[in-house]
Amino acid sequence: MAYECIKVETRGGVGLVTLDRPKALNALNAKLMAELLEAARAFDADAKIGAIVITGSEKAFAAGADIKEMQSLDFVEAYMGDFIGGWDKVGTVRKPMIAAVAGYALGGGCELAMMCDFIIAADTAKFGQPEITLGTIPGMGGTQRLTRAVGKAKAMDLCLTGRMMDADEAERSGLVARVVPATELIETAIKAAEKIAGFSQPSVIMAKESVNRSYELTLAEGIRFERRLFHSLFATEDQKEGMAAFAEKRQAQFKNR
Ligand SMILES: CC(C)(O)CC(=O)SCCNC(=O)CCNC(=O)[C@H](O)C(C)(C)COP(=O)(O)OP(=O)(O)OC[C@H]1O[C@@H](n2cnc3c(N)ncnc32)[C@H](O)[C@@H]1OP(=O)(O)O
Repeated sequence: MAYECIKVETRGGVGLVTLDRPKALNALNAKLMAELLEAARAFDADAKIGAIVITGSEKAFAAGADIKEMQSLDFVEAYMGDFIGGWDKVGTVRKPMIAAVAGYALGGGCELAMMCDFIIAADTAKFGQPEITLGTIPGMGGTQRLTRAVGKAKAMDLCLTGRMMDADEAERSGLVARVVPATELIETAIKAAEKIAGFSQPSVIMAKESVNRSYELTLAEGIRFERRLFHSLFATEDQKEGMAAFAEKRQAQFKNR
């Protein structure tokens, strides 16, 4: 499949998508987001792929939605055309997605990174929701996901002042899982994705689903949901294999069954 705004490759059991609009610092537009969704869905449907990494360039993961393309929209066009309405479907991919972020992850770029299951950041990464400086607000989940990730105080600070935070502050705040030197970013993200891809896919997907449910359910409902999934995994061959391998002191050979 030929793409214009992204590059797609596989590394073993890992699907790697690189955003590729360098002249616009990977600013997000309808074409790029449609391509990204198509590539992510193709990996999701590919039994050989166990995890997905989304990355950008050294200078920018993505500097937000394309301001030049949206600046002339009026309300009726934005509302009736459901502008950016489908962009958060990236968050519906079932296999784990890691955002490997170097440079700017601003506006929609930060929101895209937050749609992934976790973020590994280069020490050069800068995160922010600068929409307020453009006379608007985040529209791809920034006020919601950022608040859940870093808490109200820091989310308000970032959304109301439009300031950026660096990788260390992002890690301290809970937005980022790990910070690594920029030269090690892709290798680290691929390694983490390979590790995930080596586990049993049903348990990986259930673990992701269960963590995500914690955003929507009460604690009691969430624990009940988790327990049902946990019980259901005893019906898989991979649970038998994983536990037998532990008892026999050998590496498990999962079949995703
Ligand atoms: C999704 C929603 C709903 O949440 C909305 C949004 O995402 S709104 C967008 C939020 N993002 C921003 O406001 C960031 C805008 N960009 C910048 O502030 C700066 O470009 C920078 C701080 C990221 C980098 O600055 P600098 O190193 O000085 O590079 P520039 O010369 O500014 O940029 C290079 C080149 O890229 C173009 N560019 C950058 N960001 C965008 C963008 N979001 N949309 C469109 N184009 C963008 C920039 O215009 C330059 O291009 P040329 O003018 O040289 O052709």
